[in-house]
Amino acid sequence: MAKFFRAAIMGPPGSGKGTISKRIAQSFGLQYLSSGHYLRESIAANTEAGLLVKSYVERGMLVPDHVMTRLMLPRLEQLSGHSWLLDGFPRTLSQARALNNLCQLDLVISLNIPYETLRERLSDRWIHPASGRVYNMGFNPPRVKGKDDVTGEPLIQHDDDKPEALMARLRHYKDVAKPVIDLYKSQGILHSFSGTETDRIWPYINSLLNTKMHTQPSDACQSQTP
Ligand SMILES: Nc1nc2c(ncn2[C@@H]2O[C@H](COP(=O)(O)OP(=O)(O)O)[C@@H](O)[C@H]2O)c(=O)[nH]1
Ligand SMILES: Nc1ncnc2c1ncn2[C@@H]1O[C@H](COP(=O)(O)OP(=O)(O)O)[C@@H](O)[C@H]1O
Repeated sequence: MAKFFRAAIMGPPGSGKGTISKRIAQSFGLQYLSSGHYLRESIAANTEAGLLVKSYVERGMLVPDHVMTRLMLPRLEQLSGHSWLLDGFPRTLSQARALNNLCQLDLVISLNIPYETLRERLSDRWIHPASGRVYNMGFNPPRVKGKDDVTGEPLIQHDDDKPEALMARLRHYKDVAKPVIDLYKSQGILHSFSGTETDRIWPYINSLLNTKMHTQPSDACQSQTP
């Protein structure tokens, strides 16, 4: 039977989950699923569900667990025959349990980044909304200020990266992530990385994945739907 590898990346807003996930997906060929991306897609669709999601995201609050699991789990079921990397899900213990019922993760990466670093990065984060491409005016600036490298379209800042929402998001992250991190620690699959620079953390993550992906792949996830 073919073997697959399933990983998740956790960390507060601005810790570099998206940046590192992109490198992992490129280097190791995993399918990349970002909860933030799917939420923004749902907001942009302007449906009733999207408006509900927007009301939470705008206030820097977590979207309710049942909304998140309904958004993410069907996508994972469709990928049961693939290796994948989850960014931003699960964020709560309830989400982690729902995921566990579908699929056992092989590896969880947790990023510990000092608060001041997060604040500086997010105040400088600019996004191309249509593609989700992320820039930072110091770390990876666009070629032309304020414009996306590929399309030339204008870049924007997320409302939830603005200082009012940011403080609430960081405070909330710590409380909610602790039991999830403890769960994965108890399963022996948690790997934590600390630092202020993605480029210094990346070689360690790269070498961890090189080892794990070649020694610990698992069978396909079980679909829960009949
Ligand atoms: N200055 C600096 N910025 C970084 C570094 N790593 C990521 N960033 C930027 O910090 C912001 C947050 O990173 P992102 O990957 O979006 O974090 P996420 O919220 O955890 O997904 C983005 O603008 C990145 O381009 C780094 O090592 N140094
Ligand atoms: N798993 C999740 N559970 C609840 N809310 C979520 C989840 N993932 C994302 N969100 C919501 O979407 C917002 C943006 O998430 P994301 O793009 O992952 O950014 P960041 O890592 O910078 O917080 C979060 O602040 C939160 O409101």
